[in-house]
Amino acid sequence: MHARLLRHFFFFFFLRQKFLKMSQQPLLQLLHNASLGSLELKEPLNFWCGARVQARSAGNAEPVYEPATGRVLCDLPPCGAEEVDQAVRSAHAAYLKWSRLSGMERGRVLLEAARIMRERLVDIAKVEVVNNGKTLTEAKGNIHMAVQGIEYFAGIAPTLAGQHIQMPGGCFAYTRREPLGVCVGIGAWNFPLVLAVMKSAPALACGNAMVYKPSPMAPITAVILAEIYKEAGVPDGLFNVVQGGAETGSLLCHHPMVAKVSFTGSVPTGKKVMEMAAKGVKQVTLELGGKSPLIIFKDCELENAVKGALMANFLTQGQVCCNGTRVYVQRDILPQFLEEVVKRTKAIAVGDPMLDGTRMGALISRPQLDKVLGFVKEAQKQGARVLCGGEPFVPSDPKLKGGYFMSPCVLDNCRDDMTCVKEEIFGPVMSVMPFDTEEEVLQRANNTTFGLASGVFTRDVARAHRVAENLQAGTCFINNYNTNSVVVPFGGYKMSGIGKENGQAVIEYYTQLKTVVVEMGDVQSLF
Ligand SMILES: NC(=O)c1ccc[n+]([C@@H]2O[C@H](COP(=O)([O-])OP(=O)(O)OC[C@H]3O[C@@H](n4cnc5c(N)ncnc54)[C@H](O)[C@@H]3O)[C@@H](O)[C@H]2O)c1
Repeated sequence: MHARLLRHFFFFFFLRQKFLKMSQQPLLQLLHNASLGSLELKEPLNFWCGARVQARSAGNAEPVYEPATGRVLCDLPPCGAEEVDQAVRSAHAAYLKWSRLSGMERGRVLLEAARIMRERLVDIAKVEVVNNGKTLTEAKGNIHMAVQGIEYFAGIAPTLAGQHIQMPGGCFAYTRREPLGVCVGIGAWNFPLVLAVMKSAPALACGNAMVYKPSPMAPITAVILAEIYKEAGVPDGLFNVVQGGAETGSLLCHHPMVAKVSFTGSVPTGKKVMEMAAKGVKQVTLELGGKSPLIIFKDCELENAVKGALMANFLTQGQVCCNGTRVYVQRDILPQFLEEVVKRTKAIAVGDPMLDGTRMGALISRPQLDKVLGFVKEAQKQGARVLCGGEPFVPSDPKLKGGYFMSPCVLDNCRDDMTCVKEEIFGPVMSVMPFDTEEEVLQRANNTTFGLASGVFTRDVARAHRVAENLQAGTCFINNYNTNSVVVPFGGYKMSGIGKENGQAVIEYYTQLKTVVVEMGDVQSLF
């Protein structure tokens, strides 16, 4: 009897251990070799206190789609007040430990996270393709950028320092660059992992903790990032992921233990986030939408300008915030420009995003596809001419028949007052307009409430810098477009946002300066 009980005990002990191992297995291993049409997501996508956590209520779960097939990947229940509170408290507890480490120690852990991510780059990229619909070629580039981002901020961490300031009478002051505490990151769906990294890596490097809410449309890779940070050695709770939409986001913005909100998304949501943060006098960074101008002068190197216009419009199916979607071409070269741009746009291989040769995958969702096609129809009604594309696209592979594909579109005959020129389309639609003079085009380019990015193609060096100076936008690309990098600051002017991400500038947005004033003599009191 005794021996049998013992055998049972060992059997159940063995099963339990096996189960524990399975549930601690990184999500990425379960997703290994993710491919279209087969990925099943059973693991919870929330992460706090150093572990994945199932949301309490599955009642109001929303489906998450695979854009290239239209298949449901999983149903995602949103986190409620109690769960948000747990995640924020877990972040706060970790912050108390992490903020005491030196920059060198924090940097070492982040470097390890970058190493792990680099090792799994292709697997993570495949998951991004499944969840976002962008091509594997682009996704690999995105994950590479994320790795670089972590490495860059790992390097910045040990350099954080205050200042020594001499004062009269031998007195002096010094400043300490201190973390803010628990920061919230809220992201959009177009660059799911990159956005999570561009918020969390500088936040963590500066000694903060973060609770991150990805877009409910692309929720998977943020939790992979959480597991990588944990594996690299960050304290449990330092980086947390809560899933959900507007309601979960608003709970985060209102939480009294949150010191800062860094938001990436549309202008209307950004305004709401700013309002909510204002109630708690919390700092905000807002990375919002755009309708950026790309100005092509007749003295440009035309082939580069054409390539630049394509890069400015068609990456990630045109769903890029800083895209140069208002393309102003000097009248003399308009015919040649259009001929070349249309030829190359027609040659873009649309279809299976996992294939090496594909250059355009699927849009994020059915409503987004319908919205973009609607913009093309509206443009035609208002007098624009479709030179190519702008139609739904059905790939020949039966697996992809339910995917959200469209052919990339070039619109001619556009005017500044058309909807397609004024509003952010967020799809593969380029609007082309002629101009005559530098003065005129600058006035037209700046006549918008957005101010995220801009671009200019010219061989005239003085003109290039003059135009860059006069464009009201946070970034100006000269003789190229969308050449963003983790080492240069990025952020919008006007309604495109507040604050900067990337580059050294971001340190200002994840730290606060404390001044310490030191008396070396006696107190001279007036009383
Ligand atoms: N400037 C940048 O760096 C940048 C980068 C990527 C995308 N974008 C912009 O993002 C937009 C597309 O993304 P989207 O459709 O996900 O934007 P969105 O504004 O609809 O949503 C962004 C995020 O905010 C959350 N959210 C929605 N309502 C909220 C609320 N009331 N309170 C708190 N959070 C809330 C969403 O769940 C999502 O996580 C475009 O306008 C694009 O230009 C900007």
